Amino acid sequence: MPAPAPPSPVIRVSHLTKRFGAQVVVDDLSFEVAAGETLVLLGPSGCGKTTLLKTLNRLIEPDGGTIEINGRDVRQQAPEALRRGIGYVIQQVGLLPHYTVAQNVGVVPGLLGRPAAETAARTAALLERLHLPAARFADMLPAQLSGGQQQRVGLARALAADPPVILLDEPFGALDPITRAAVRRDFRELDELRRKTVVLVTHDVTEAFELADRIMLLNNGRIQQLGAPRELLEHPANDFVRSFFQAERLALQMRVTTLAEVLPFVESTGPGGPAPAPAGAPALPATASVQAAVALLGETGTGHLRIEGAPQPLALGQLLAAFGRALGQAGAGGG
Ligand SMILES: Nc1ncnc2c1ncn2[C@@H]1O[C@H](COP(=O)(O)OP(=O)(O)OP(=O)(O)O)[C@@H](O)[C@H]1O
Repeated sequence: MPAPAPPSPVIRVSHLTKRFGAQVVVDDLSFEVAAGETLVLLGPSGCGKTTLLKTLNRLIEPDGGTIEINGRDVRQQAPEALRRGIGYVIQQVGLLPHYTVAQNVGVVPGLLGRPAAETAARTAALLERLHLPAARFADMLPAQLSGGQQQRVGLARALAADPPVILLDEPFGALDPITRAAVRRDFRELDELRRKTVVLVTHDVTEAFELADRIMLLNNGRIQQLGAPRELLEHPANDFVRSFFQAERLALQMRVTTLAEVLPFVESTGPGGPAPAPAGAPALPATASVQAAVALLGETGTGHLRIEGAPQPLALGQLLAAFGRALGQAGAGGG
């Protein structure tokens, strides 16, 4: 769901520069993040993603440039006070080992002086939403949890004080692929996050396409392109952008292409017409992606899919052939 034209930005970065010794790690970056937007910082290892993220909450002080959050220069605020107002999630989770799950989640609201009963209720609600029922998990210690459970507690902790801005540094990076997909789905479905301004670091292209309103692709501390995932894929600004997505181009194209776009390219199957679809074929709206349709067909194993508003059900082969024709028509975009 790409963000509409932004109102006033929540984060405004101007000519930001950071050096480590002679190495310019963040090189004169300027950009804005709108309220409610999810910006994903993407790029190869060492390109400066984490350094850039950490300048936003002053875990790293830049050498030049300015950062404003909600119109205020971050340097005008004490780092500790600033950080209490910004949720932060890291790959290593960093839960306090001797605190229970509930105590970990309640740390920032406690520091902010929120009433204990309010914090307890919010903690329980957040844990519930992240599939960690408080009755079972609230009193456990981090060491008693799996990696995926710890990562969910990390998310709950970052959200506990309801900060308007959340920074996430490879939040799913340490998880195995199945847990990673599950935590990412919970993350995506968390209503709370939809209202928040999120900056997320990843080097996983699929993750970026799944979560981003806009992607900032970095290399050597410089912005290579900043835009909606589809823009980067179909209208790459330079060779670096083009080659960065090359290996996964087809899978990414399936993610950004809707069923509505491929429907005009569907051909009926031969003289007998389409094979009858089995009763109970799953349905998707035409706004769903080709990727979602293929995944649903894989999950349900029915072989056919109903697209809401379309005259007839579609078999997987028909869908893929139509997708191929749609791509061909579009000139395979930037390819
Ligand atoms: N404290 C530091 N002192 C010196 N150099 C550093 C420091 N922190 C980071 N760097 C260097 O800055 C560059 C960018 O690092 P950064 O962690 O921002 O990259 P990244 O894009 O997040 O990488 P990754 O995806 O591997 O985490 C790297 O070359 C790194 O070695």
